[in-house]
Amino acid sequence: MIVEAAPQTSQKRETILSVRDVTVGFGDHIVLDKLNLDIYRGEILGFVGASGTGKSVLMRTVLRLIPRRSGKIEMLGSDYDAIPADERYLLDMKLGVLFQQGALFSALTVKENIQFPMREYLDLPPSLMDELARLKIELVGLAPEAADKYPSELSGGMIKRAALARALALDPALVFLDEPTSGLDPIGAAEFDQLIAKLRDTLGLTVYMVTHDLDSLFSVCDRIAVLGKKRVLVEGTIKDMLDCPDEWVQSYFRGKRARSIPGFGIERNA
Ligand SMILES: Nc1ncnc2c1ncn2[C@@H]1O[C@H](COP(=O)(O)OP(=O)(O)OP(=O)(O)O)[C@@H](O)[C@H]1O
Repeated sequence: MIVEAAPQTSQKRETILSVRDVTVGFGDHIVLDKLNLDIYRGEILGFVGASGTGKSVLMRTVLRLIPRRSGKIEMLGSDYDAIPADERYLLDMKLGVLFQQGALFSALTVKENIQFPMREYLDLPPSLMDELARLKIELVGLAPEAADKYPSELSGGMIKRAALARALALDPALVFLDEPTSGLDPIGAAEFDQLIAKLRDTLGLTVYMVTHDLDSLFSVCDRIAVLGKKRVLVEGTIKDMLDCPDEWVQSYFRGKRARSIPGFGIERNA
């Protein structure tokens, strides 16, 4: 199913994440070399690239889990390295992350998982935290009974939704999703995509999504960035991808798998 992308006009776009000339490496191995990237408020940016090109490294660098060698990263208008600790704390609260496999705490229930960031960042009475967890569970389309279940009692799709609820616990402005539909069957994946699109449309959420899922790229991403040769090779709409002469981009977006997707070739956001 094609979910309509949010309208984007160049005049209105507010940059929410700006990556400038960022270089990251491990020993002699330079993974990202002077990479540039922008994400605009209210969009879903799909991030793709061949295996090992550095998609996870970039996401982790932006989240400051990996140090960069050089370059500048601004999030929500602030350079993290240039602001005082209390402002960093506030900035961290505006980011949500869903790592691959969900990464829920196995010893905690869904409700406790969702409340984990609330306990870390907020000082709220238990009754209010319960109400907030209930709302997040509803928001991601889980049944209320899921609140008291442990991750081991959930299906793969439920784990993704619970992890998304935890990522949304503090009402972030920007969420990072690392291959959110991997491991889901096509129907579960399509439902998850629709949920992400709904959150963009209703909450104005900005989404940075690393994905190998062509369905997600075609159906919900407003823009796509392709990583290769240690940089962003091309960024833009599906039409831009189809028009890009790069060999990998051509084989990925015009290959057999892409052609089997309903709506393939529709010039969206052109
Ligand atoms: N902690 C690390 N130490 C050394 N090298 C690393 C480290 N993390 C990643 N790399 C290397 O960085 C490169 C990019 O890895 P990364 O996991 O970002 O690729 P990817 O594009 O996300 O791949 P995939 O699509 O397969 O998940 C790889 O060569 C990887 O071996």
